[in-house]
Amino acid sequence: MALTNYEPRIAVVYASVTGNTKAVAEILQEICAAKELEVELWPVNSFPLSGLSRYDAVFVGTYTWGSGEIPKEMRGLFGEFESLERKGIVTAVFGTGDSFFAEFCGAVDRFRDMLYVHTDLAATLKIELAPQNTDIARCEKLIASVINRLSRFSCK
Ligand SMILES: Cc1cc2nc3c(=O)[nH]c(=O)nc-3n(C[C@H](O)[C@H](O)[C@H](O)COP(=O)(O)O)c2cc1C
Repeated sequence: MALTNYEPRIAVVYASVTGNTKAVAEILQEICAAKELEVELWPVNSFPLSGLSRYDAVFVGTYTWGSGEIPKEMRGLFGEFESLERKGIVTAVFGTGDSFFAEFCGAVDRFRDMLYVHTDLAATLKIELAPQNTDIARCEKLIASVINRLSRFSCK
């Protein structure tokens, strides 16, 4: 991998009530582990918000609530990203939702718009409810996008 001698600090921070988004977060961690890339897995309620800027890359995982809304427990993380003073963190946002609702994965869209402004947003991923085998390749692509951004950063 192009990241030789460079050990980026990476976190997956997610919210999940019924387990779908957590399952995606775990898939991301497993894929990273297979690439010998260490990733911290954090339920958002345990994540130390004040340490956010110490990460090189953060995968944000969210389900969608209400009518396309961000879950309440994700608001603190949202605000912390908004208050970052430099655009240095590479991010990706993923989520699970139900296409029965008018705003499918609306929380992913809301994070995407904010992360695009306040971070180096690499990619987004929306998954219908529980992840299927076909979603694994999509998770791999999400990770590849982040690694690609980090590689460019490490070469500067
Ligand atoms: C009250 C309620 C409102 C929801 N609103 C939306 C919505 O607006 N858009 C969407 O895509 N999914 C919506 N969902 C579906 C959840 O986001 C979806 O089931 C998700 O996979 C749950 O993630 P979790 O298993 O990680 O908790 C809603 C679910 C509930 C119960």
